Amino acid sequence: MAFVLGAHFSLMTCKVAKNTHDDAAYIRRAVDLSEKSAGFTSPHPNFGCVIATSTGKVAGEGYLYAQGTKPAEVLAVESGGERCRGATAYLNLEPGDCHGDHTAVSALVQAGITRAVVGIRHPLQHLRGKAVCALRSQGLQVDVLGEDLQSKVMEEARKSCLIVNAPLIHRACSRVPFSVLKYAMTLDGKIAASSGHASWISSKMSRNRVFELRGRSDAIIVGGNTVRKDNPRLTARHGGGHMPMRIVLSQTMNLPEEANLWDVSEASTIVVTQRGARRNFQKYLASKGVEVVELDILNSRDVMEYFHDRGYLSILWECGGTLAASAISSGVIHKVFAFVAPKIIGGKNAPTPVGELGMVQMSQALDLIDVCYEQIGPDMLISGFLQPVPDLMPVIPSEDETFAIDPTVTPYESSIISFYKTWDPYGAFSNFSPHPIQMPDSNDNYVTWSSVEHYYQAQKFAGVNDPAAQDCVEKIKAMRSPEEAARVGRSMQRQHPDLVRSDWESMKIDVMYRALKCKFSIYPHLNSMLLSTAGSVLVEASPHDLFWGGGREGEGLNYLGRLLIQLRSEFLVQQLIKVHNLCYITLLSENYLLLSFGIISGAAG
Ligand SMILES: NC(=O)C1=CN([C@@H]2O[C@H](COP(=O)(O)OP(=O)(O)OC[C@H]3O[C@@H](n4cnc5c(N)ncnc54)[C@H](OP(=O)(O)O)[C@@H]3O)[C@@H](O)[C@H]2O)C=CC1
Ligand SMILES: Nc1c(N[C@@H]2O[C@H](COP(=O)(O)O)[C@@H](O)[C@H]2O)[nH]c(=O)[nH]c1=O
Repeated sequence: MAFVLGAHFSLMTCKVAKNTHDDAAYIRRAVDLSEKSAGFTSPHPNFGCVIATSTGKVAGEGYLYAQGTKPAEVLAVESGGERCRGATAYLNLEPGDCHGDHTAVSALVQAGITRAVVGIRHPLQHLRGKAVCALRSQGLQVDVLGEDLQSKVMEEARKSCLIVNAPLIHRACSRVPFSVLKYAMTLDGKIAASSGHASWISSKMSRNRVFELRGRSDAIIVGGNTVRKDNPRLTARHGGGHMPMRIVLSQTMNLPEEANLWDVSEASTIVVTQRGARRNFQKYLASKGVEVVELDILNSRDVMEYFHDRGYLSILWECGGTLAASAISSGVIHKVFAFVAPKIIGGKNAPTPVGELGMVQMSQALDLIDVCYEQIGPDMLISGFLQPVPDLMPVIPSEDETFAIDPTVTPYESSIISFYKTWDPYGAFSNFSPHPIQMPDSNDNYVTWSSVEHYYQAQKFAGVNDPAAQDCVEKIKAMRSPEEAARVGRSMQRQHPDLVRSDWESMKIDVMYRALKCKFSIYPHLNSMLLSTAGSVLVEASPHDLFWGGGREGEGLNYLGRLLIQLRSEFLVQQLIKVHNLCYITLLSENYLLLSFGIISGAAG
């Protein structure tokens, strides 16, 4: 008997140990998958999903390609089909809910998944714990790494989940984008010769890697002096795909009249400066299509908070040592990429990667964490974190926990509801949300568009009697994500204004209205979500789109928010007709609110 028990025990131990390794391996596979769109699309939460059968075979997998495309979990169950029944789903990140109806959770449940292993809980407060809870309530066994599964190997797998979504986690915890400082230096620690000449220190192979890093970033930042000395382009020459914003920080605005960065045909540029600096030069830049932003005082933290509010997740700093020192001192740099070239340039006054930090003892030096060394051609790339990726477990309470801590907080307490990125609360109101719509074409045949954004962008060129305009429509329609549809639509409009329909300016509000009406009519849960906001003003919190968005300080026209409010009123009237006693009061208060904000009279018709 003792022998039998012993055998049973050792078998069990083996099984647990094997599963632990499998679980960790599949989570790592989900992590690798989740990164696959890096460089093609703008940074977004990285989701990967791997479905494995009980015999350890991969049944299906998927990853989120871009904001507003099919969730990783949906793609994985689609590819797995019947093999998903009784299988385990491995998710590097707890699912979000850009659809507003728990699409990812439903997909896993309907596919017959019986167990889910989750790398980390979602870092954003309004999503944290929601999907884990929903899956458990549907009877799935859900194991969260670090909570339900604890071992060294699990800890390593969990760490890879934290790292792959470091930008999102930093954004959630510190309300600044994830910032990487990158520089190329000689073996004697110089980033330029004493003359300021710096092209090139690192090899072509290293510089190609930089293009890739740029493609994974929302924006590249340099200081005014780098513009004056290098006249950089700061583009991601990686063969198409996402092009980051170029940002110049300049206190003096003492910038050249001619510079590569003022050519905005390939990529956009923002110059951030101090209030009042060289206003005439600001106007000059604006006339070239460069956006100028004035802040009260130009310090790195304020700049990062500003770009956080613009929805940025990830920023690459390619500045010189003066600005780098200021950014490190402000605590906004999270990671460093140093390309070290086997060259010596010398020069007592040649610039170095990081200027004055005020440290006097070597014991004060900042130690990098999780350092990696990689040889790239003749150069060495040394990378590491200056600040660890915050461990979410004790830091961010879930939405429910917040209410428990502070019962006065409710999601509906404010009379203004803002929305912008699809992963934020009310993200399903965004035109980038993953909701296909059906709209009639010129022959009244219904055509499916992947998102409101696809439809809106394509309508700029619809009905124009030129095959090139028709090509634009088809190209936009075929785009894989709303972001790419917007990118193509905007660049075509900029480059070929002759292909844009002549009545576009007067028709665009109507086009948007019809698209939104379709979206909020055909998805009942979106309709309910919209109606649930009755009494609140809806604002698209886009700080730079001053027509559709509300602007940073409320200076935008907020036409997207207005149209949604208008639609909400129309839906409420329809409801009123059905059950008029119930809704009469709601409608009255709604109209009172709209009137008091001047929205009824100002709304587009
Ligand atoms: N090898 C490499 O990887 C790189 C090398 N370089 C080299 O470095 C040299 C330039 O270095 P450096 O002058 O340090 O670089 P930067 O121009 O990148 O940074 C300094 C400038 O940033 C602006 N700035 C805005 N806000 C601040 C702030 N809060 N604190 C400090 N500066 C701020 C100022 O512009 P303003 O004066 O307009 O107000 C300031 O002159 C050049 O020779 C260039 O070739 C540069 C980048 C990378
Ligand atoms: N000199 C140097 C770098 N310098 C950085 O690259 C910028 C120029 O970019 P671009 O004009 O787009 O090619 C320059 O202003 C500075 O920020 N980078 C590197 O990887 N290696 C190098 O040796």
